[in-house]
Amino acid sequence: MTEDEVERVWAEATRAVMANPAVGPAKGAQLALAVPRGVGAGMLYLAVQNEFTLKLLEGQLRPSIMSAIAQIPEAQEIENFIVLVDPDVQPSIDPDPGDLKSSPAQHAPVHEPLHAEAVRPVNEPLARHRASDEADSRLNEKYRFDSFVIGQSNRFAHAAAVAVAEAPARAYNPLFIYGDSGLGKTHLLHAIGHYARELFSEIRVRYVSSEDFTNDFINSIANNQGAAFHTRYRSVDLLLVDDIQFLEGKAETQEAFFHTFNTLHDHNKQVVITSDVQPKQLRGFEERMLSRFEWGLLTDIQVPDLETRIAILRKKAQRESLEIDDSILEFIASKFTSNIRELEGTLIRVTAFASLNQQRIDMTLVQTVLKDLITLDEDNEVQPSDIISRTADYFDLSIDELYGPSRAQQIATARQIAMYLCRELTPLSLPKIGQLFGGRDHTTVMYAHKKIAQLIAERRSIYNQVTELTTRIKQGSR
Ligand SMILES: Nc1ncnc2c1ncn2[C@@H]1O[C@H](COP(=O)(O)OP(=O)(O)OP(=O)(O)O)[C@@H](O)[C@H]1O
Repeated sequence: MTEDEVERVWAEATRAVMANPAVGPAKGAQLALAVPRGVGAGMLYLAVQNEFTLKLLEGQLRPSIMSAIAQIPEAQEIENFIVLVDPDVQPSIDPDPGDLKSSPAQHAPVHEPLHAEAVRPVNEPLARHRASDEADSRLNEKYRFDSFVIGQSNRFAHAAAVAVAEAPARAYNPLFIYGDSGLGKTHLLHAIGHYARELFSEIRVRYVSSEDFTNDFINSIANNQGAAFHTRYRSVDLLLVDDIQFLEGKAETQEAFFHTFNTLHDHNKQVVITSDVQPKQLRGFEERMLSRFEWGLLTDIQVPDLETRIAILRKKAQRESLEIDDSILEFIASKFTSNIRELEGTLIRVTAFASLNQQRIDMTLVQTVLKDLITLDEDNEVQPSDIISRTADYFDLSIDELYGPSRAQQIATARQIAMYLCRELTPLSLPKIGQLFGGRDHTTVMYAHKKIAQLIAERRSIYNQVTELTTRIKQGSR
């Protein structure tokens, strides 16, 4: 829609809402303070001067506004609207409802064209509402730049991530980070979010795994809440999308993501995407989407060299106040070469074993622990189905019992151990593991992982069970 068309549509919608006796002159006057900024991907963008007007339009007046828009034939493409706060906005309509006889559009001043937003400094974000809502951003506290070790394998990705956080939508947009499982992509995504929030207190950030995006999209359709879904993802300044490869073959979710991406990109909002492969190698994606992924900057993360692995372990040991000799960290780092999650997991097991046995961590102890941990080469992946069948077998349960809803202590613990092992031994994401266990939520898997990691350090029986099971599973995979 052209700017003029958008203004005409908004003027007409405003008149219709103000003529509605249920709205009343006071609210009508507030509505008249909104200025249309443009339409993109089905979304009408309105700017208002303050939070109060924003809340009124997005809250009480939303149904009347939507139904007024729905009555306007030229407004067919508008599916929803977002209100942004811009203190400099010049209301185009005389707020006095008595003035309704003249068309608001007639005395509308010339507005900033939609693309003018592109030059707005990012530290003056347009949208200020809900900016401080930390939970909304879904960032993990642990993953920050200061806990990320820079090495040859990730130097470029790290630099690009910092650049994007310091100048969202001005450095590289989108930033596409790819690499094998467990090499730090998720860590970098969260770190970008945290750092950007530190630099720009008003910035709205949202982290989402592509599986959560898919589930959210499906639920929004099932519950008739498409508009809320669009608003949720299209009203952020920085969208961090993890593991995009999981959108493979999901045509409708891809379409929704495509529109989200376009809206954000068109409005100069930053998108960062991670994947296990580069765009060209993503299967089951439309070409138009793959080419967009390449618009900005592509960067990979590679397997870290020995020095970086040692530095990662050292940092982790410091953070957890573990007293471990450098020579031991070097030894562990030399045994686990390809996945940092596995490397960290080993350190946790070593410290758990030491604390359970009240021993100092020395080389003999480390060797005892490591002899139970068989490393597999690339061709011998652990299959989640093996983890499940072997865990069921080990605890003398049927597979159905392990999947099922029973909360009996023994079954629940066995299930949590199986979830823990899926997370530790396979590249599956939390939502994927949740799906595998009868459609459970990813937070259940997260809880299971955390709980078992804790129990390993506290209870010898759990430590032994997890270690024995790991050995059996890995032996089976060779
Ligand atoms: N350079 C690094 N410095 C410190 N910790 C790191 C580094 N790289 C990875 N890690 C740690 O390794 C673990 C796995 O990293 P992360 O989850 O980010 O990997 P990923 O590449 O996103 O894996 P996946 O594709 O399986 O989701 C995390 O605990 C993370 O903090």
